[in-house]
Amino acid sequence: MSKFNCFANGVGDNMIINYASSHRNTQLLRVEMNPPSNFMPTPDQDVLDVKPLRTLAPMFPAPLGVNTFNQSTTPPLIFVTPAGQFQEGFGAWSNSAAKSFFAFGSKDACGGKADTFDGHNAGGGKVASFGYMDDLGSQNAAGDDQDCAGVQPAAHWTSDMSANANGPIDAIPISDYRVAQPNVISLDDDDDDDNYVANQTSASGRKIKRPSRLSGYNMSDGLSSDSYNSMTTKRPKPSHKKASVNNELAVVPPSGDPREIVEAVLMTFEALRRRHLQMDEAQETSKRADLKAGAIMMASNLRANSGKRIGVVPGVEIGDIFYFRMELCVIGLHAPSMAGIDYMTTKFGDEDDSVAICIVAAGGYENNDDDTDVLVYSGSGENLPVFLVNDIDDDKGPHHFTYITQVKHLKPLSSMKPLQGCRCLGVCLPGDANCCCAQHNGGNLPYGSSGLLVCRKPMVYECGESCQCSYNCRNKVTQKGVRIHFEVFKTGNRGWGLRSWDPIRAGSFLCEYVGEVIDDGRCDLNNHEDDYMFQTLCPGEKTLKWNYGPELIGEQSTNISADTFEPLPIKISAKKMGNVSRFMNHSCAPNVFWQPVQFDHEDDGHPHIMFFALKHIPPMTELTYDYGDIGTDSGGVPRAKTCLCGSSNCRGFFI
Ligand SMILES: C[S@@+](CC[C@H](N)C(=O)[O-])C[C@H]1O[C@@H](n2cnc3c(N)ncnc32)[C@H](O)[C@@H]1O
Repeated sequence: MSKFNCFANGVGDNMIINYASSHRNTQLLRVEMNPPSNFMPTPDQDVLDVKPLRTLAPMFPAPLGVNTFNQSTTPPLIFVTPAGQFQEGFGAWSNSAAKSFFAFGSKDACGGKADTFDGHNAGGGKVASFGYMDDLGSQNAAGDDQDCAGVQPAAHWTSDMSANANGPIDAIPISDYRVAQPNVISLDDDDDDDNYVANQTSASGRKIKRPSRLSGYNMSDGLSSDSYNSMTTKRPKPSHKKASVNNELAVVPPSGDPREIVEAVLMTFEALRRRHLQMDEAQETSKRADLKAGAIMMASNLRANSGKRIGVVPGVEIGDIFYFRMELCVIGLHAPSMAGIDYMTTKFGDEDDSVAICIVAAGGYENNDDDTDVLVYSGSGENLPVFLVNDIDDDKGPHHFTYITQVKHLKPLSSMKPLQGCRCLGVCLPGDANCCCAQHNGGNLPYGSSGLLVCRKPMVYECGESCQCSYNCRNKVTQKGVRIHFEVFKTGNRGWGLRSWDPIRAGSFLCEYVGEVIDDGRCDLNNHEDDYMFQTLCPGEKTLKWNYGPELIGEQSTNISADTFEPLPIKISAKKMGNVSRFMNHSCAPNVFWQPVQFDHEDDGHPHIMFFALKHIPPMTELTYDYGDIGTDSGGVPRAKTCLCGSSNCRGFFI
């Protein structure tokens, strides 16, 4: 009996392969499900003698807040095969070829060595067992499944099979191994000695506060509203909604057989998608016909297997192929349209805990065991490894620091009150005058439908905890964390630097500057002891003018100039603790800029400092931002370091 379904999606999100029940022997599937903090630190400081990987699979980082699994209207082939591993791209990066950076000594509880390619066993190699696969293959029970017996014509195609049709659940709750995970979630927010600022917990059985990105799911329903809400298309017209009560609009499955239902759902989805594509092409637009079709199917309740279950998904067979993530959604195979792990809550004794039920492995998280029978998966969300490469000299790595993923406030903020929340149901819609978050941003949502920042502003207000909108709201971008495969590399003359394996689109979110927030209101600008101090000093014009030129389209100019620029009181030191951002060097011709972003509190003097791409950035290009200009001292001497950025317009110094 298959206890969960697994798809490997390789080549930069371009391919999905199903591992589920691919063999006839009983097999243990091992899964490591990490919570979604950015980079997972491990305690060891191994700096590895690795070379940069030049064979990059072109991939735009998935914009956040929407399902951008594939931006093009011609989708990649997604197929289900028992074959196992993906062939190229990230999936092809062998464990031995390169090792991850992770590192920089956090005191985690696991004591594990970061000896894997992508952190699968950063928790000391512990993985969770979610169940055994079926001797007879995953589909053997499908036809007998009584839970699907209620399958009826279109209006009632959905079925709820939250119970396991194949007997008792043989699954291990996540809390059983969470103790070994370094970046786990906890309610404990205090400032103890632990190096992780990320919340932590133990496996004591204490109820775990889920990270917000996970809690966005509707856990009780296989096809949650979030799946629907993640679509960026307009909501289907009311006439579509009648489909569920008007079977003329849909293909009625000829019987209650789960296989026929799944096929009918997929056929209807595909027909709708083709038609939308046809209409889009006639209008020379390319508007994700798959998402439109999916939205209509969901709104019309034309779907199969709406309830979550552990094990067989009735009507789905090994060898089935899919071209779109939405197909997985509408047949109840994998509800989240973006996240890698679909999971449900189930009882373990008196406790509720999460169990992975379906995995779309994104390819960036290699099956470390190189074994098609075993999947060690750590890739739901942005728990990406960071690579460390030195092509230049014998330097084994940067000085020790503690890897953290959230800023650490040394003093309490003046207002920890959450921002006022919007009442948008589902997602915030552009142009909605009733959305207070849009109003807070000057009337428009700051991000486009693909998660790209529209223009630089004094402050961006994202939707936060007190908003009623869902996890997939487009106004939640930076808080979802990093989606880019970073590499820390040795530069020729500026120490270590940062670059990305992925091409990055202008306006994409890269990462947050995290470290210790120093709020003494004073900062000695002549004190260069802390090379890792971030301050909001006035950057050059290129950064200041990252705007669309409102005056060009008859709008009032919102440009900030060097004269009107006002620094914020926030200062962040990443000397002792930080993340990849601390490796971004200065350039007078930068390709990255910082942007203050608020989403969790009201203190505008202490926003999050988020980095965005100033322009399209090819893979392996050094990522740099403008540290800012503090001019000269009274004697005319630049109060700064000599700049070695090498750009033609180099100012010669930087802070
Ligand atoms: C935030 S750290 C950047 C990471 C640093 N390169 C490292 O090896 O850890 C800032 C320091 O990097 C070096 N640096 C950054 N940009 C530079 C530039 N344009 N020219 C010369 N040195 C630079 C300076 O030593 C600076 O104080």
